[in-house]
Amino acid sequence: MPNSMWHQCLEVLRDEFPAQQFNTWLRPLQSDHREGQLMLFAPNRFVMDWVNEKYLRRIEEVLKDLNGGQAPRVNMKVGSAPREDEPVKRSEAPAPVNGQVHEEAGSRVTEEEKGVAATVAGSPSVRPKSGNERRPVQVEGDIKHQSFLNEGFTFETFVEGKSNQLARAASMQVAENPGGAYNPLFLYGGVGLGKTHLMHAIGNEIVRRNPKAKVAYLRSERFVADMVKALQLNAINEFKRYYRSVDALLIDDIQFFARKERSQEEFFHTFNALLEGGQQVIVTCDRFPKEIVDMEERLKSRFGWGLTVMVEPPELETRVAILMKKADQANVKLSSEAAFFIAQKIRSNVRELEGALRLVIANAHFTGSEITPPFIRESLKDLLALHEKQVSIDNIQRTVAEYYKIKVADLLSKRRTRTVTRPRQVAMALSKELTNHSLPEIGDAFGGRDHTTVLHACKKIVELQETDPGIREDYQNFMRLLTT
Ligand SMILES: Nc1ncnc2c1ncn2[C@@H]1O[C@H](COP(=O)(O)OP(=O)(O)OP(=O)(O)O)[C@@H](O)[C@H]1O
Repeated sequence: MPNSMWHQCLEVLRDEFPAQQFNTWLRPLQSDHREGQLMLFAPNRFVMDWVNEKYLRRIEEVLKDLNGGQAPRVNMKVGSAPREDEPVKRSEAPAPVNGQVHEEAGSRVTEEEKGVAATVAGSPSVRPKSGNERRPVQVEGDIKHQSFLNEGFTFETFVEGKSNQLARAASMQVAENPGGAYNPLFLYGGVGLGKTHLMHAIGNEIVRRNPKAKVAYLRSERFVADMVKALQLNAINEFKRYYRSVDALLIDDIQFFARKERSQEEFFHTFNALLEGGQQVIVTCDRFPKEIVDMEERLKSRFGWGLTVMVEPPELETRVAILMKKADQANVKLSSEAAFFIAQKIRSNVRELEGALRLVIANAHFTGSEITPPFIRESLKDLLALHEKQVSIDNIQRTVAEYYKIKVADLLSKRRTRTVTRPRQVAMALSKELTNHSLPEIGDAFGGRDHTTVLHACKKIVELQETDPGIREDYQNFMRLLTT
């Protein structure tokens, strides 16, 4: 049974389980096939036990089907599959321990990294050297001990729903046991869905439990900017020492590391040093690790060593609960009818939902009115008109995914199964027809695809509308849903 059978098995399982479950438990498994036995490697004990308990029977059934009815022997262990085909690279040597200098050959600061250093606002976090004297890196602003953790972002203020249940549970466990089983914790999902909130909640909880804990939170651009400055000022050792001395390192929006080679290199070593030291690493990103473009493979695979959890867009009930909570925090009485009304209108993400509520509350204060659906409609008139008028690629992707009962992430992924490719082509064709975006822009918005793929999709959908009444009906439905 070749290793490719495991990949076929994964394809089958991917269609059977919700994306979040699949990405959390099954996708990180690596396989190795020897002498009629399939060895599955899990990134940690927790994942191994969970898979053993919940999925192993199904895995064996699928493999049996794929293997002509013959049941294979499947074993599991913690670790990663041996890679016979590739010699160990120098850059994959064990990481240095805390504070030690480990310069890597060939890791240059790119022009983009310099650009980030120049544009990240705020106080300089590395002080210049005076004469020959070496100054320590002055950690000011957001990388100072706990300083930039938003105290309002806690577990108490985070509303739990189906869409974020797993992410919240995993975050809570990390907060209770930093550096323990889930290291690193990789939280991913679309914009404004609560990843940063959860990350801060973990940091706040770690500090609440242990006030001496050193927690560093920063957006990835800040890491890049600090590193470039440290390099320019010959203070890279202090930079390394600082980041390797924290109890928990929280890096937000890691996708901004793309194309910043030197930063990736530096982060990779920091990351390894922290994991080895039993210190916690938490990372957020707008997509699944494997789907980050222009990011080193070894870094992406490291991200998968701990626990990878998706935060999904909240469903209606959760949106209502969030609105009620936010209104409560603002000491405003919001009827459930009013909350439902807003939640039905604003579906994009929690940040927009909050913005709409703020607007309604401000208007109510200003006019002394009660918050009723007609009042909300009037207050949000401009916002809703904009929403209705603007057909964005984002909106098309959400509508198409919802219609075909798949995830937006599937549309953006590299999956090629029919259940995903056809909706993806439909969504691409709609994007061409209903927005002003160019083919390359549309390709980009669908997980970095080439413009020829978009062109092919558009042609295919025109063709299918002639020959397939089902597709024709779907397409007409979408046009109605998106434009009226
Ligand atoms: N489940 C939730 N309960 C309460 N508030 C939430 C929830 N989810 C998101 N929010 C709020 O929505 C806003 C946006 O969330 P956040 O900044 O964490 O999003 P994000 O996923 O990190 O987005 P981005 O990728 O743009 O950084 C915040 O004010 C946050 O408090």
